[in-house]
Amino acid sequence: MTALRLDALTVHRGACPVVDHVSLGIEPGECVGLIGPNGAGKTTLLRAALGLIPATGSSSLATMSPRGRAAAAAWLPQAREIAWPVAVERLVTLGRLPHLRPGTRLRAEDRAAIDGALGRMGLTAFAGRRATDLSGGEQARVLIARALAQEAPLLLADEPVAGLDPAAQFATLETFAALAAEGRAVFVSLHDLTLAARHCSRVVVLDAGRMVADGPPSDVLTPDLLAQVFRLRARVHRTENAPLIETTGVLE
Ligand SMILES: Nc1ncnc2c1ncn2[C@@H]1O[C@H](COP(=O)(O)OP(=O)(O)OP(=O)(O)O)[C@@H](O)[C@H]1O
Repeated sequence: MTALRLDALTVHRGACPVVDHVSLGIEPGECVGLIGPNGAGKTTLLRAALGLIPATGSSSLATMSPRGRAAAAAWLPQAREIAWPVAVERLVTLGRLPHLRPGTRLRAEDRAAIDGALGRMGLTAFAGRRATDLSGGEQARVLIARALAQEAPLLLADEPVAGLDPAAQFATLETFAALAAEGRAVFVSLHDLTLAARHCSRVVVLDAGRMVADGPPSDVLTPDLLAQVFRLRARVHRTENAPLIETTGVLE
């Protein structure tokens, strides 16, 4: 079953559309990168896809009840400050809420999901620490772990690797690609084009609210597109893993 279907999804801010008739489908097994310059509409698209802001057109998630949507999709927003001084493990446990009835205890499968998420994000040793005592990057990893613990068929993540060190960025995207390989679907906005090329099976490019490209990174990330959309002068090197982008300048 398709994990996400958008048809002519459009969001207006004032007179202008900031997301303009975006149509796409994301299938289980896909890790789809959402890329585009600042202000292109990536966050707005993800929020409209979830039904968090008014939009025209349609999104398969937006019409669901909050409980149904929580079972269908995990959402990792851009803001990642943790306000509650609770233990890391307790915060990650909140990801299991869509699976639990009020007042019930954690089951073995909940425990396994929490431990798995902590392990995947390299947080096992942090489980008992107060989340607010962690560094910004560590807190970001805790929130990713909470989303992973939800074990939803679809993960929507808005710039999840911002503020992470290079190894944590790579490991996080590796985890997302592994989730896709396990049969889940991932839709992740990213600014790092090389990470997107390396870990995403497909990239969707937004420019001024419009979807201007959608396909495998090696097809989409061409010098022409990088110039037109990102104003980058760049060479694209073909490597055995993924296209490698060498930026040589910024266009006027
Ligand atoms: N509440 C709002 N009111 C008016 N304009 C808004 C509002 N929210 C977003 N916008 C505008 O919509 C456009 C798209 O914003 P959005 O945050 O979706 O872009 P983005 O691609 O996620 O950008 P970035 O890479 O900088 O995070 C921007 O021009 C932004 O100024």
